[in-house]
Amino acid sequence: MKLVIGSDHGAYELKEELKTWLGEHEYAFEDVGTHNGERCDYPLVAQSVAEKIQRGEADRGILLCGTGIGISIAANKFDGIRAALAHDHYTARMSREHNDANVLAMGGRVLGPEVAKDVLETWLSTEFGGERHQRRLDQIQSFEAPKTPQTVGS
Ligand SMILES: O=C(CO)[C@H](O)[C@H](O)[C@H](O)COP(=O)(O)O
Repeated sequence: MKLVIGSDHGAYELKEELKTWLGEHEYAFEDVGTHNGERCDYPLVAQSVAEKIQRGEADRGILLCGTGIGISIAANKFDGIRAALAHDHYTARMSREHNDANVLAMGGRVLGPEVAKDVLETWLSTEFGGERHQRRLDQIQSFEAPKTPQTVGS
């Protein structure tokens, strides 16, 4: 599984801690920034991660900001992105089992690093439950703008 991770300044330190954890557990990941603690804009970080997933350059994403709220709202504007804000073991597990979340959002000003690592480990290791949950995801996907079919020469 190829991961992409990004944060704003509000979770820069947490991102660095989670990168260390990912490396220790042999996950392949790409860091799209931010690369220091200076103030920056979380919507643009969400865009970088979401577009990498849309292009198939990553399977799943991890997005971090101060609360995890703004960056998850932004990521969910991109078709095919199911970003879940998780605070604990249960929400992390449910976001995979019921929602097949392909982006995990967390708040660097909300969670300590050990809880965040537990959330991440749970989210990475929990499978989607399928069945009735797939029907609900199909309903969510139906809210996305219809794609214009591409034809030769168009
Ligand atoms: O969720 C957020 C925004 O909705 C995040 O907490 C941001 O990290 C936060 O807004 C950044 O705020 P700052 O005052 O510019 O540090």
